[in-house]
Amino acid sequence: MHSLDPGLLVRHLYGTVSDFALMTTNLDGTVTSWGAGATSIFGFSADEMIGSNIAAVFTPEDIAAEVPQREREVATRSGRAVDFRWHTRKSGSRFWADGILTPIRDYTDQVVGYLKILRDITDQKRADDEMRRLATMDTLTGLSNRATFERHREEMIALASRNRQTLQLLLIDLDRFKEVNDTLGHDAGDRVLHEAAARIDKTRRGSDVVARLGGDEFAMLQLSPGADTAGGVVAEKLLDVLSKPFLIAGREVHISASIGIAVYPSDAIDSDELSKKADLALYQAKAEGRNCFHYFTPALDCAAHQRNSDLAELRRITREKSFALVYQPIVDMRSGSTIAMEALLRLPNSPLAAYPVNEVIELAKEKGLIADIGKWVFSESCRQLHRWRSAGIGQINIAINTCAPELLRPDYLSAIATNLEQFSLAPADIALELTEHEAIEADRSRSGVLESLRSQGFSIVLDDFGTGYSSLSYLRSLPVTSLKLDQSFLHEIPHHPDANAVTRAVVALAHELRLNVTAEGVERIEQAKFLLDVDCTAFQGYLLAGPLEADAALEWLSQVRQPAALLDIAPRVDG
Ligand SMILES: Nc1nc2c(ncn2[C@@H]2O[C@H](COP(=O)(O)OP(=O)(O)OP(=O)(O)O)[C@@H](O)[C@H]2O)c(=O)[nH]1
Repeated sequence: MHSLDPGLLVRHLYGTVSDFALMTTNLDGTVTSWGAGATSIFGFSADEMIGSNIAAVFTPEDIAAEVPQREREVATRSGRAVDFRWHTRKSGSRFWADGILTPIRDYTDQVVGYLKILRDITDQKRADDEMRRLATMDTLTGLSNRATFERHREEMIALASRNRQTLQLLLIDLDRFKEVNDTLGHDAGDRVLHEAAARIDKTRRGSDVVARLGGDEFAMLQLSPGADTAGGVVAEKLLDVLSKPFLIAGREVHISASIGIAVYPSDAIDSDELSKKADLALYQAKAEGRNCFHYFTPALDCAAHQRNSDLAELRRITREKSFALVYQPIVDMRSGSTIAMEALLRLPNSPLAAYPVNEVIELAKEKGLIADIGKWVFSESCRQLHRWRSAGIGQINIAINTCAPELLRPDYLSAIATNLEQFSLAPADIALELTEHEAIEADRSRSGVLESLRSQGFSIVLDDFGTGYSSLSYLRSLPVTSLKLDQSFLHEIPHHPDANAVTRAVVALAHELRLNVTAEGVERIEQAKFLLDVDCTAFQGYLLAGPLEADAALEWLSQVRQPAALLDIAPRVDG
């Protein structure tokens, strides 16, 4: 076998290999050889480089930091030095090099020079950088993402601790952002998030960190040498910039935000704990009506414990089905007959009974328990209607409250069909009440559940009409049969001309759209007279009867009433 002539090999490496730059220098960095690959990568010819210092291909910053010398020192000491940095070409442009410098030793083991081999990996470096950037960034808004925020939070706590500073964490959550998605679509929602992020980012000072934690929640970390209350100043500013209208596809969109603030070290000294405290403060800001900020206070910790025990109780009563229903009559004032009984949830024998039932229902929605509760309510309402029917009450329907998470349960339609069959009822016996908001959510899911219910013959009632968007286009497109005017409509009639005009217009509109209208919360004779005057003839409210226990409801249903007598007597029957 012939051995390869080393001279031939060196000539090949220097003369032919073009993807790798090969060069040698002496001890002070003067170039002693320069291969064809080096010429092709750096743009300098061998004539230009041999005898010059290798520093010519380093960046001015690296030359100032004496990188070329240090590289040689490391190579001498350790046998190799990695060259993984920007270099400059003859043209002045830069490329990212991946190379290695090794010492050349003579026969006495003395270092007499260096061999450098490197290649241009700029494209790969850019791709890696972009991947790293994307991994730390929220792609919709360009802000830092949650992982990056958590890293910064740790680092800034350490910094605050070293420098005896405070660190404010502001959690910023847009208010009712779901409605933006529901009414304008997800793309418009994305644009609002993008613009909101830009506004929040503009509010920050140089050293602050702003991140999108997910959904419509943002965070700002702010180091401050001063008082714990510095977060309030920036919170005011944030509320102000976010309350300015957003122009999305030619439409003005109005949003607001709620902000929770926790401060290191007074509220928490641990990084996760700081976020938990800010979260409690945010929850409180939402509870206080939104569009405001709240500092963490120790009292919020107690409130959080209370919420946890409330939730455990709610889970218990949901599991054990320890609910009850009461029934409030809806009366046709022209005939005096009761059109339907609305089933209303009660929580007897539970500490949760101390809260308004709507608050418990909200908690159940938030924690995903509402569909199970709704299932029980539907079945129990059907059972009760069956009992009334069996007791000889003929023409009476039952109104049952429902919501989107329940309607969207995969087994919803089959479960209610089973209930109807079990209690010998027909869809026409049941009115399903849901708020406009819930109806829109169910509609947007494209499940077709509302249409299916409607086509089977269920009545579908938009509850609390007047408190949501009260959007005319939805009123036209949703498959509803009735509206229930919210009680807030009635508060000011008949003494306030504007309230009168709006009520009159809504009733007329409902009639035009062939929808039935019920007024709920009718409490005073003059309200009743006004409503009759504008042709709203179905009433529910304390003027007639409050919610009744099943037996009292049966007694109510067994009596025959004359319309005039209903108004004259105006009995108050509390359940
Ligand atoms: N357009 C859009 N919507 C999102 C995105 N991420 C989450 N959402 C929606 O943002 C909404 C966030 O809702 P929440 O914060 O729970 O509730 P909210 O409606 O803002 O009400 P409050 O926070 O209680 O005032 C949900 O409806 C999500 O589906 C996103 O990237 N783009």
